[in-house]
Amino acid sequence: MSEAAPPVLEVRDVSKTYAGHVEAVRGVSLRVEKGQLLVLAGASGCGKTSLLKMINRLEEPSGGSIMFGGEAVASQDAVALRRRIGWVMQGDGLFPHMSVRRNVGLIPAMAGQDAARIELRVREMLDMVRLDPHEFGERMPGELSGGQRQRVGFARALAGNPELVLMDEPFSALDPITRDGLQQDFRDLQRELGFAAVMVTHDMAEALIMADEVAVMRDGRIIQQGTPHTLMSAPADDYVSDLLETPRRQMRAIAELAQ
Ligand SMILES: Nc1ncnc2c1ncn2[C@@H]1O[C@H](COP(=O)(O)OP(=O)(O)OP(=O)(O)O)[C@@H](O)[C@H]1O
Repeated sequence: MSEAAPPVLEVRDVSKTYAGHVEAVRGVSLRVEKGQLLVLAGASGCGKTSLLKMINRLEEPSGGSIMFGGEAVASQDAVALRRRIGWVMQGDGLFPHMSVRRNVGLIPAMAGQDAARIELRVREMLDMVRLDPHEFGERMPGELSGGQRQRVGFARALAGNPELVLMDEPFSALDPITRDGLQQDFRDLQRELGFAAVMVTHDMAEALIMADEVAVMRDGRIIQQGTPHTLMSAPADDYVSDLLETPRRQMRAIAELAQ
């Protein structure tokens, strides 16, 4: 009998202390399976970004271990690792002096693919995020709207066919309509391509709408992890309850309008 595949990502009792005393992450454990979206939610400074950075080795943990595809990230070459893990950040993170085409083709080019294959991949990726390659390929990031830039950011992150995508507040700079459209497109892409993803957000409504599982962090610890339904029906404590109050209030206000 074959053994069950390991989770795409497993974080085991990880901690991070900066400059010898700032305890940003304290004993965090979590797992993310293929095709799953885990959202890290919590107030500013609770350690979300630090955790994300340790997964692709932009930071090293002070304790614990992180497994990617069943192998410790600490024993993997950091550059090779980052080619297998897509990264989408707030405000897109595109290279401003490179055309859309070059930004999206960056990872395949770094992997040594030939020009024709890169071109094919760029077109495929732009089509996938619903940007016409002929119209947008030669534009510079400064010639795009915020939503279009963020679409290019997704195309670039997905061009290397990653098994895992890490996202730090990817939608926070967008207007609500663009944001809603992109959130849905992202989940559709994830269903189609099957990659696992971890997303950081401050926004509890976004977390509840998008996540398979939400991990609520406070002072470097995960205080509750569960499906959006579990969080809503059985918040672990007053802190989680308070975080859920804003989306609850919005839902009530909208429901009243419909009466
Ligand atoms: N390079 C660093 N050196 C020292 N302290 C740091 C460093 N990076 C982060 N910290 C501290 O670690 C703690 C957690 O920061 P982190 O950026 O992980 O939080 P966050 O939850 O992502 O916050 P935000 O939502 O505001 O981005 C904070 O107290 C922060 O000041």
